[in-house]
Amino acid sequence: MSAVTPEPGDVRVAEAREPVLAISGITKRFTLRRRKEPLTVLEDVSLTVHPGATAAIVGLSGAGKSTLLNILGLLERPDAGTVRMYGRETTTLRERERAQLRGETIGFVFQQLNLLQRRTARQQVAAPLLYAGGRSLRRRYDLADETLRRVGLGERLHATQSSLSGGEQQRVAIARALIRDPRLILADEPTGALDPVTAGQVMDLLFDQARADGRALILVTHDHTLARRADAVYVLENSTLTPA
Ligand SMILES: Nc1ncnc2c1ncn2[C@@H]1O[C@H](COP(=O)(O)OP(=O)(O)OP(=O)(O)O)[C@@H](O)[C@H]1O
Repeated sequence: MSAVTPEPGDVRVAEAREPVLAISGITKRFTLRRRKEPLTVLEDVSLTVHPGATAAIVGLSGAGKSTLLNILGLLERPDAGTVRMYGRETTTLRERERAQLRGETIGFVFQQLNLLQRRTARQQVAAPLLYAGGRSLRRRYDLADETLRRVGLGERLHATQSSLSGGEQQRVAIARALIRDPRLILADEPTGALDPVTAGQVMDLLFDQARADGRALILVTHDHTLARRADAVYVLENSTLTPA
């Protein structure tokens, strides 16, 4: 147990010595209408990711990867087990505290990009800063522009969602995940829509971000070549997670 019990805003206090994320004994079941027995998607799953580390999770379609990522990202609660972020148990926190911790600590790149139709790239990427508070619109847009340049979209700041290619949309989603400078990046098939060269560049960016300053990246992918770039690779199969 950590000597310091940080408040949601104080995770940096424990950062130096605690794993960024440590889950233990995670079980998740879904009750399905047409089945008497619940569907067990995760059974006694454990995973620890230390500062500066990257981990990849591979598994067949339907194995439970997105469910696991949602639990790691404090979007879903497990039925059993603990999810510790910098030593702090999160499953028992109130929804509001979980949302605050999530916003301050985690950058998500979802499989469905969840971009807003009529917004420009700049507006999409600046959106998470609105919830963070304390910055003028001008400053939020400056940061958004800077982040879009990092993902190679400096020429597309004012393009709306529908005028961007699939790969460009994916890079907007990545810029949006990075803009709050998250200490943990959770990425679900982040390069699915990209050509190999752009995919390589985008992954360099995510890995560089993760390895800098004791941050971390957890990547879900079908792509074993991409997975091998991570420090550790895990396979999710038959509801359990094992090192590859
Ligand atoms: N909210 C839910 N209610 C009921 N069943 C669910 C729910 N979410 C996921 N499932 C089921 O849990 C299993 C795992 O789903 P999940 O999306 O986590 O798999 P996945 O490994 O991410 O798949 P893919 O690679 O195809 O995205 C599937 O059988 C899915 O139908």
